[in-house]
Amino acid sequence: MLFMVEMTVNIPHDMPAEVAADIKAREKQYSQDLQRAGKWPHIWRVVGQYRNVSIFDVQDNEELHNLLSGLPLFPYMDIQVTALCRHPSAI
Ligand SMILES: O=C(O)CC1=CCC(=O)O1
Repeated sequence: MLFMVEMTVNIPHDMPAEVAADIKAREKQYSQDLQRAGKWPHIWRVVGQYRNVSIFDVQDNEELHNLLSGLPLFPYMDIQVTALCRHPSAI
């Protein structure tokens, strides 16, 4: 199942820089592991915002929920999920 996931990151301004850097490094590793596994085939930065648009390819809603809730930045994100299916005009 394909999902479009929009993640907006809101790191608290009073978070120490080294704590934020550690979370971001773990987020990058987590994301790249899922990209290599084919679960997260697209991640795009939304220009001018601390926000991404991603495509996830997972078995079901539960797998997506588990992957998203495991993101190191999850406590600092607003996440919107949109289920996708193939467009009839797609070639
Ligand atoms: O920077 C972001 O958009 C948040 C994020 C998700 C995966 C990653 O590496 O960073």
